[in-house]
Amino acid sequence: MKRLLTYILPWKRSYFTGSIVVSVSSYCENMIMALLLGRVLGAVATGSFQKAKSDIILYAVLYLLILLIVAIGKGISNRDANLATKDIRLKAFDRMINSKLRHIVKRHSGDALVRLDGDVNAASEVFKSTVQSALSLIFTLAATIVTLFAVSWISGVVLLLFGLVMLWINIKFIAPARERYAIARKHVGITVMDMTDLLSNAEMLRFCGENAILLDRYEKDCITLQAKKMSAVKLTAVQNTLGQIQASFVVLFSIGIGFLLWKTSVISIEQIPVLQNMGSMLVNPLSSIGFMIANMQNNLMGGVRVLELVDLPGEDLEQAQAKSVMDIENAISCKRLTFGYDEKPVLDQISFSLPRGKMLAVVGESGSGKSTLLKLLMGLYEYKGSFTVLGKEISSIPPDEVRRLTAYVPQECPLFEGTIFENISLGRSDATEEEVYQAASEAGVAEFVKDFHNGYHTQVGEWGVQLSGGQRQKISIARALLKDAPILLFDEITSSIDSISEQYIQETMEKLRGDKTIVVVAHRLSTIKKADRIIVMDKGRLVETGSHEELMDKEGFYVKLQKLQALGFNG
Ligand SMILES: Nc1ncnc2c1ncn2[C@@H]1O[C@H](COP(=O)(O)OP(=O)(O)OP(=O)(O)O)[C@@H](O)[C@H]1O
Repeated sequence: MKRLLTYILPWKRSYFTGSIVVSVSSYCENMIMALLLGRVLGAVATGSFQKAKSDIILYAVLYLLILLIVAIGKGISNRDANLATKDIRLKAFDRMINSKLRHIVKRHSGDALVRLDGDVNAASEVFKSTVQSALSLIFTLAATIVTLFAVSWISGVVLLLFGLVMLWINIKFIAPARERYAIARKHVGITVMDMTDLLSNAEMLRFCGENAILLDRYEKDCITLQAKKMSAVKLTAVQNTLGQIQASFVVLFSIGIGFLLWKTSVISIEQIPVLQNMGSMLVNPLSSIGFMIANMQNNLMGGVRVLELVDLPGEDLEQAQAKSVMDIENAISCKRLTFGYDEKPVLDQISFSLPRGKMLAVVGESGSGKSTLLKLLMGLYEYKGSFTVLGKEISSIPPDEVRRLTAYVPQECPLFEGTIFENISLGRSDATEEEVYQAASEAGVAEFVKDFHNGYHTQVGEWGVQLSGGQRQKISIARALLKDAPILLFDEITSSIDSISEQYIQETMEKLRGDKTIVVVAHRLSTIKKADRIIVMDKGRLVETGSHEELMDKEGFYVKLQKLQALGFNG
């Protein structure tokens, strides 16, 4: 609660003023009705109808004025609550984008969606309703107790005792309500996770004929979620019904006390409606405290889940200056590089170097750690040992800078919703049209774009689904070329490309070599024969290194891979 409230601090004055105005005005709204009823009763008892008429007009005007004040107060505090919610949402999203990758990849996108949407909205309710309800409760109880005792100490004591009994009954609901809401919230997360799996893999699921099974799983999720929500709702319904019985009972009870006190001349007849109203205003909040706390805990639980995102450790943008230049000859160099996503090592004591302007090919069986090596080169994960790029230790270079030094084309090339032009120029908003067309031409994009009716302004669709795998790959290559980074990282980029385009891209790489340092992960060994250096990986270890000819002479692992590929085994 304390952490969440720090988000409202920038607007604390207007927010708390608005909330206090709402609490006080709501109390006055109730009081006005009670006072009016008392005045009318008194006027009727004395036969003064003219007085009753003018009282009704006066109180109606006052009532409308107070309604207006409540609306203004609510408007102000809700505006501030929305601003605070926007800040939390942005902060949580910023963490998702800028936190250390190892914390992000572990999370399911569905879980992140629920936290960024439903949980943020629940946290928002803390500002919109919890704080206001608590302020209202405190003010109403204090003012009501004072008024009750002012009317008569007997009525004060009796109704206060009655209210405390109601409070005791309602407190019994807090723990089970909290538990049931927490379970329901957890199940919302599970349901959304399964839903995102279903939607993001829609095409693949149809190929596998698995959609019926997954739809069945989703249906079970929905049934469980419904049951869990119903369990919480049932408890709330019991609590609400009990509250309504209590509310009706307190009306009768306080009128009865009022009547007895009037009969014994302790109070006037005009004070009976005030007493009845005060009774309700004392007992009703006390009997709804249980529900209010359960609701508050439900909202706070959302807040806790959002703050878990907000607290994710970020990449150290303010790292110390990159360690001084140790090795200006080599573009890339690593010594005893060791890394694991968890305890299991994925890269084990790797050592190699690559001079500037040269091309390195990384080959090895599937899962041997090739892509992981590229990810470390982009500074995405922490590692042990030494890994330098252009002479600087990667772990000591600010993440933004290390990513400026490298341009990466991944195996899977999802694009962003937008046009082909926008997808190529992503990250280079300053690029001229000529530069974009030049990169597109070098990557082979121009050759297929000319067949599109809207050319470079063709929409690619969500994740680029309206393009073929090869077309997406070429657009990603164009984006990397446009970035004009000194080091280019290509992860199996020719996997979806036809042999003519592959030849074209090979020629582009040949032209870039010398000016750029290039690292290529390749399964098809025929594509890397011209690489200046080849490293061969096996189960996270570097087992061989050399040029194609040197490795062929060794008759080792590389030759074994070549033979397996000749027999038709790939990767
Ligand atoms: N985000 C991750 N979390 C945990 N383990 C991972 C993660 N990414 C990869 N791995 C594991 O690390 C190992 C190396 O994966 P990597 O993707 O680097 O292999 P690769 O040689 O590039 O494989 P391929 O040729 O199939 O692309 C594999 O065992 C893989 O299961």
